[in-house]
Parts: sequence; C-alpha cells; structure tokens
Amino acid sequence: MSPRTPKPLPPARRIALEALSRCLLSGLDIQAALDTALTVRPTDPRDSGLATETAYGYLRHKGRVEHLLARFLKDPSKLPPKMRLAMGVAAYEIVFLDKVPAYASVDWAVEFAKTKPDARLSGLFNAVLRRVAELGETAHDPDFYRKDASGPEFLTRWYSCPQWLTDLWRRNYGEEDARAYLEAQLNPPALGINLFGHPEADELFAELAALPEVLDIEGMSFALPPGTALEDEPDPPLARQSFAARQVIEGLNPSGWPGPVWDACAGRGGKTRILREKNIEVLASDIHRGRLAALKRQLPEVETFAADAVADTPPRQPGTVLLDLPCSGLGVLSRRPDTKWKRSPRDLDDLVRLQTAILDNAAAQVRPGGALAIVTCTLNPDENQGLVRAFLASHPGASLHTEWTTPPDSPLNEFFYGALVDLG
Ligand SMILES: C[S@@+](CC[C@H](N)C(=O)[O-])C[C@H]1O[C@@H](n2cnc3c(N)ncnc32)[C@H](O)[C@@H]1O
Repeated sequence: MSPRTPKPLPPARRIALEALSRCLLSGLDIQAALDTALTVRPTDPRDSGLATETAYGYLRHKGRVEHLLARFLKDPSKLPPKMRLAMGVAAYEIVFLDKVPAYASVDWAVEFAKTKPDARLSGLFNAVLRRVAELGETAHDPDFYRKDASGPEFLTRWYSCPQWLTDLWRRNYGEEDARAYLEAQLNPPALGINLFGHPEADELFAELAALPEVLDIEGMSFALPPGTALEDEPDPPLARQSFAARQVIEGLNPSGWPGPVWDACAGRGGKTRILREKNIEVLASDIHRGRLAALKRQLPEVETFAADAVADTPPRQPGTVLLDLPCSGLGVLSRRPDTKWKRSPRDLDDLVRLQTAILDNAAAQVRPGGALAIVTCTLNPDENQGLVRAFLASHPGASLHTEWTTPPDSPLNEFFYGALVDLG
C-alpha cells in the first residue's frame, strides 16, 4: 500500500504560519509579515480574518502556550523551530479559539508534520496536542500555571511575558500597576478612528457618536472597544489612529505650543494629523522616506522632508519640536505583541542613547522661548521620566511644563508617556 499524501495546510493556517515564521524567525513586524503573506495569493476574507486573529492571538499568548507544551514534551528545544511554531499555533487554537473544534487543529498540525523530513514527528504532534485538548478548562486556570513556580515565574507564564519585562514593571510601577499593564497586553487594543479631512466628516461624526459602544470621543477621534474589527481598512482621508496617542497629545495642550511645530519623528503622520485637525502649522520629517510618503498621501498639504533628527536642521526655525520618539514600544504590546518576544534589556539602553541625541539636537534648533513636546509609547521609566530628568539636568535653562501618562486602568489597553519642556 502506498503512503497517503499529506493534506495541504488550510489557507488561514498557511498564512498565519508563514507570517509568524517571518516575524519570529526573520524579525519582520507581524503586520508587515501578514500583509506580505496575504498579498502573495488571493485569500477569502474569512481566511484572512482567521489568519490575523490566530497570528496576533498566538503572539499574545505564546508564553502561556509554550508552558503548556513543555508539560508534555521532554525537550521542546529539540524540535526544529518551524515545527515548534506549528505545534504552538495548533495548541493556541485548541485552548483559545472556541470556534475551531480541537480535532480540526490536531488534524492540520499532524498533516503538516507529515510533510517534513522527519515524518515520525507527526505521532508526537498527535500525542501532545491531544493531551493539550484534554486539559479543557484547566488550561484557563491560573493555579495550573502556579505549580512549581515562584511568584515572578507565575506572572511570566500566566501573562505570557518574558521575565525581564515582568520584573521591570514590578520594580518600577509596583505590584498593582504591573498587573494592570500585564493584563492589558494580553488583550487587543481599542479601535481608534479619526475623521479629519473626510468630505462627509460631519455625517460620519453624527453616525459614530450615536453608537452605544463608543468608549470616548476627542475632537474628530473615536475610541471603540478593544477587539472591534473593521470590515475594510479605512481609506484616506479616514484613518486608524490610536486613541491613547491622541490622549497624550491632548494632555500636552498643543494649542498652547509656540509655532510652527517641527514634527521630527513624524512617521506616517498619526500625530501630524492631530495637530492639523487643530489648524496648527506643522513641518513634518522622518528618517524613513517610505513612512513620509504615506504621510504625504494622507495629508498632502503638509510640508515634509527627510531628516535625521539626531543631526539635521529643519528649513524653518520651529517654536516647538514634537518628538514622538523611537522607543521600545512596551506600552503598545496589545497592538504589537511580537515586540515582547524581540526586545531585550540591552535594546533599552541603546534607545535611551538615541533619544538623548535626538532631544539634544532638537533643543538646539528651537527659537528662544520655544519648547519640546516629548512622546513615547513605552512603559520604561528610563525612556520616559528618566530621559526627561536627564535632559533637564544637562540644559539648565529648561523646565518641565507638563507631564502626562496613560492611567494604568485605561480601557484602551495602550499606554503613552508625554512631557512638555519649556526651553527658556
Ligand atoms: C513612534 S514612531 C512615530 C510615529 C508617528 N509620529 C505617528 O504618530 O504615526 C517613531 C518614528 O521615528 C523615526 N525615527 C527613528 N530614528 C529617527 C531619526 N534618527 N531621525 C528621525 N526619525 C527617526 C522612525 O522612522 C519612526 O517613524
């Protein structure tokens, strides 16, 4: 009898595995990896939806899933990385995706294992994933993860976070706030939508404002509950916009900033858009030309130029420099859950050095009486309060005007820090 040819992977799993492998094994951002995997072949919207949900959900819960698998595998590190990933994704589905029956997840993973050179692994996949399925509700019981664990080890397992990060948060923010941050990063972020520039903004505003599920409104920005999905990506001039990012800018009262504003790390223009909505004059630059091109598509009237904020001078002298700094992103893990598996404590020091150099150059460009508006999306005091305190210590004329942080109990699941510094 000839051996049966293994069944091909169902499309949603093929896309999720391709994207996760590029993200975790080759370093691509998860959204870029998914976009690439989804554009290679035409995909049914239900499959792309399931692939996206699986990829993000797996990244959020990877630590918890790996702990489960380690209970049933002698040495998980002996599995080839792609096999380990496939077993993890199937286990994630079994534990977290109610709409997928466990036998379907075991089935595709076993068939996948059969396509690999060491086809004996399919027996191992079958045995381990069946044991995971047998756990049922136990897989959601915190006590299961407490077994043989110290307090910090338990947090690492349950909240699916590397221990250096749980330690950093407990040490700096205390037990209660650290738990709030750990809980938030396990969930999706709130959906933020901004209407600025839309020809039918007034009608859309009235429609959105009437929705009972709206969490918050600020100017032309709306926050909808975490996990709210959009049928299609909004086209310009409608834009997705982190509502927590909007709050930090509002917290620094941009209408009072001396103008014009140089948005020196403008990226795709998320913050530029908020300033333009308030009719503030902005010069926007970034080191990344592709991002600036995207900004120009969204906000064609804004003056843009490529510039390295560590060294370059803008074409006109600004009254304020907005520095939405490159940072470790530890405050937006709900939106970019791959970050927690890619960052290391060493990156944090390198980032503080880069941020310090950007602040120093920006301060030298501002006209007398001007200001720096500093923003990060991280939960690391060295990149937030520590960075600003060190800047104030080395610039005797400068003083702290306002400081703002997202409250730990925010329903948005994203955390930003901001400071407005008067340069004197
Ligand atoms: C947090 S993101 C900015 C997000 C953007 N302001 C928004 O609201 O959409 C940080 C930006 O800093 C840029 N960046 C990193 N290093 C830089 C440098 N040396 N000079 C200028 N921009 C830099 C990155 O390309 C990235 O777009």
